[in-house]
Amino acid sequence: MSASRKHGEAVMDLPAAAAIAVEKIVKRYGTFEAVKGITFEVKDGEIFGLLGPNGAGKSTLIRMMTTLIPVTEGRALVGGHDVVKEPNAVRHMIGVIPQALTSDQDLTVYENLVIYAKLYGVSKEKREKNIAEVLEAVDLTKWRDAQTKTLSGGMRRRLEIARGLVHDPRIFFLDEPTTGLDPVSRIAVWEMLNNLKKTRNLTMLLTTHYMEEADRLCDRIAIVDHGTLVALGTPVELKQSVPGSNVVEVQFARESDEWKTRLEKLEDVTEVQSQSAGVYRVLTSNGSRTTTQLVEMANGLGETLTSLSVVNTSLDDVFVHYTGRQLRDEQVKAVFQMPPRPGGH
Ligand SMILES: Nc1ncnc2c1ncn2[C@@H]1O[C@H](COP(=O)(O)OP(=O)(O)OP(=O)(O)O)[C@@H](O)[C@H]1O
Repeated sequence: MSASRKHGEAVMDLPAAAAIAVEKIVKRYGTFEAVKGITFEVKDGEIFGLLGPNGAGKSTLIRMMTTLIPVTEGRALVGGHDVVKEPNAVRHMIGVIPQALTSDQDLTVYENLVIYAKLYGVSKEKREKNIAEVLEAVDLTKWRDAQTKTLSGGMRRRLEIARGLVHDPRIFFLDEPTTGLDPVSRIAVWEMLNNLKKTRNLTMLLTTHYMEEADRLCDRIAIVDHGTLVALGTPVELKQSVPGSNVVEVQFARESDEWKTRLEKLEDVTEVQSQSAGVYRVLTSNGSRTTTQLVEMANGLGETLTSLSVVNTSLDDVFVHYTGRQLRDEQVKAVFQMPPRPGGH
């Protein structure tokens, strides 16, 4: 316990200057370890992404950092405050957007915001100004007096983001901010978050299982799998850390178990990932030579290639490299569901 810590007793040396500093943090549910001693820092003004599949431990990490669940072991400082010893100080510095939509559907957009502002003790004088600003920031000014139930999924997500900002937090936590949104709304949310970062000088930590989201939005990304941190860096650094700078995507007309082995034997090839029937991603240090050799191999065997293209290394390749598994957006089940309307069917 902190209260029993004697003066001068050794403490972990966490950098209080970082917006978020987490050291060897553990969460155990009974004997199951959902988070297994993760350490990382988020710099001031950064958008930091926790990327990983369902069940990796991303939400559990966010819940510990936002004081929602107890920390089993290790430490976390948010805005320089210890989440265990100073939970109230932490809560005043942060805005939290949980995975599930929680705005009240029977209230108007404005009413949802005003309730939250009061809950956070925003003074009467500041309230109207803050609400007007956040509505503008998420492009919902015109919808101020609309009933929340009339909003589209994307607009409702933007309302939740506005609500999380109404007390002017410094650090913003977003748990899968675009899960369940259509591609157009998703891109709109990305643009909005990027603008918010710039105009409000926010530090953001978000979780996602969308590769493209992490790539487009985040300054740095931590890849989490089975409760551990398997890689950390900027999107470019992570891609460069994977051996092979090009990827050749190839589809064979005929399916066969032998393709993977044959592809692995080609010169310059560092990794072969099987995608779907007859489709492979071949990581190579020489895209053009591998392409030529691949065509020669297919010709020599009298096999037809349905498609062939050279692309850059993606975060997908990074994920497969570090975890040995695929994290394809379409393979990840959407966890977001609109809550039922009161009295609805
Ligand atoms: N209250 C709980 N009791 C027991 N196990 C839990 C509890 N909450 C989460 N877990 C388990 O901890 C692991 C991590 O869950 P978590 O929700 O943090 O994953 P996630 O990466 O956020 O995935 P998702 O994208 O599905 O939210 C999972 O195996 C989950 O089943």
